[in-house]
Amino acid sequence: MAQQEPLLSVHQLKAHFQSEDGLVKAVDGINFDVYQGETVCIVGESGCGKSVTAMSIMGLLPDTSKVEGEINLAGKDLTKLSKGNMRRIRGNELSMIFQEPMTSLNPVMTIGEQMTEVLLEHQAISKKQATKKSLELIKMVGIGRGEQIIKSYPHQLSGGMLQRVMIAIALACDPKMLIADEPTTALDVTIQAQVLNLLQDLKEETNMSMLLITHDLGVVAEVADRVVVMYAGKVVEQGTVEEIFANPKHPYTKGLLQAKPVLGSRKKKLYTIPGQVPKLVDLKPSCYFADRCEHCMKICTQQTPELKSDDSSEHKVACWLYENEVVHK
Ligand SMILES: Nc1ncnc2c1ncn2[C@@H]1O[C@H](COP(=O)(O)OP(=O)(O)OP(=O)(O)O)[C@@H](O)[C@H]1O
Repeated sequence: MAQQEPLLSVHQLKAHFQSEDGLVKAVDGINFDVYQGETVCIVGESGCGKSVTAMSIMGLLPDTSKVEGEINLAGKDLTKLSKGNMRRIRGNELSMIFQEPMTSLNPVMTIGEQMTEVLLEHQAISKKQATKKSLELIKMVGIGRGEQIIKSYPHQLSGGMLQRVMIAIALACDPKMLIADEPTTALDVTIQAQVLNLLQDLKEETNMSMLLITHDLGVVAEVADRVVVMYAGKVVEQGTVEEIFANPKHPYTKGLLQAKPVLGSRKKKLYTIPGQVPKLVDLKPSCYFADRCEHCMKICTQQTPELKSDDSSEHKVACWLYENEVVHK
């Protein structure tokens, strides 16, 4: 995979918000790539900047935000596009599904009306063709009685069905890249697995790429090709799913993996990483994980480590423990 050009390349992305407390650096200079046909998972605790990263890529952050850096999708820098061009890209090359399907659907329109509306906005097809395609899409996401579903209003369907409808809408225009922000968190556990399997199957059928945001490492282990670990607006580690699970380097990644429940450990108290994610305002140069890290050294409280690899591999970590020049104490 490494030889080809990435489909999505995020370079030095920053997304900052002005708040009453000061400048919130929700995303602060992150880099990662997603190749054709691959699933990249962004993981990290609540508030570390995962959703803001997704919304920056979609061009859906509020005007009060300041976005810098490059977001290249199939050779186009999305940060340079006009709102109109960005809307077109969102209907064709790039799609997103959200945690709460109900909030993304219009409660007073039927599923069919909403699907045909999306199709007619982005494709040069007739209303009849759009209705036919809606039905095909509903069947593709495995909701049996398509004819009945497209006549339904959102409140008449279960959470799992609604998320399938959202997936169908997201795939309506054959996107190259699908962003899914915690797509299964609001669903029952059994339905979660079905929706994830569906996403994986559709991804393989269409060879699209997927950027999946989750705090659930079980999900990551199931679906990811590569993993990006975020902490306090920065990427602290990234690598293949095998590297991250078998050889995690950053103490934060190790903590996340330790916090994951494993079968047979029911009697043991579940490990949690002590402390909290810092407020993303007025952070001084340092490793932002320093005050929660059992390996904290003096330099960790003084300088921010860069994301790098100690060999030529793509497994990268931002941690002073792996800097050769640091004298370990
Ligand atoms: N519109 C906004 N204005 C100001 N601050 C914001 C805005 N949107 C997000 N933030 C802040 O940016 C930080 C990152 O938020 P984000 O939603 O990306 O976190 P997350 O990792 O997705 O968390 P979660 O898993 O809870 O969704 C948070 O501190 C949040 O309060």
